[in-house]
Amino acid sequence: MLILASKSPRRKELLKLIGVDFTVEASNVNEQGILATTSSELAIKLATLKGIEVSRKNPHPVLAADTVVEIHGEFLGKPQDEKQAIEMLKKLSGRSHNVVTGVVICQRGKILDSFSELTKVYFKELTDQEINWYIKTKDPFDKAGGYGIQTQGGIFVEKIEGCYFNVVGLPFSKTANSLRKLGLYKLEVN
Ligand SMILES: Cc1cn([C@H]2C[C@H](O)[C@@H](COP(=O)(O)OP(=O)(O)OP(=O)(O)O)O2)c(=O)[nH]c1=O
Repeated sequence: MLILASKSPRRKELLKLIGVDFTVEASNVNEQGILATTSSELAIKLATLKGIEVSRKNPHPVLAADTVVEIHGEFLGKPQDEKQAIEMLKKLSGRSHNVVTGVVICQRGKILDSFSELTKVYFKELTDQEINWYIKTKDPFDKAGGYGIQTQGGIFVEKIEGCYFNVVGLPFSKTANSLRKLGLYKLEVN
């Protein structure tokens, strides 16, 4: 049985959609202060920290992921407060940015597979009124970059290039392919 090392309700829903049997055991690692030169390296490093921690406590294979937003070389995680959320949304306004999710599948402290996926997201120009409204919805605070494409934040998104599910937290096709390659998922109709 696979373990999903995540507290994200979105990752749980997406893994369910793939049709894999799994249980959830979130990790408690501190994601602050991890250095990396690329968003892919950062996302995979953070996913590895989460996955390895859970896999040391349990013999089953573990899947962990991390999503980062990168705009012109700057990495954005989740905003800690309103001020940070406003700053992030102002940075994203009227420009494109990359959303990168790193995924790691590991077992007993060893990595079985790891990969990342990049989606380019184009934001419309945001007014102060839109930013203030969005902050009041509380939607930004559990999401990298301070917005959710799948919730009210989606009205700021003009277009994307790449996998939609990757922005929500799990690259769908790549994850399913990796799980199949490792023999952790079969194409079955129940
Ligand atoms: C950009 C964007 C991010 N997100 C989410 C995906 C991730 O859940 C979150 C980034 O934080 P993560 O640290 O990747 O994940 P998490 O803290 O939610 O869950 P865990 O570490 O336990 O696995 O931002 C959206 O839901 N929609 C979006 O449009």
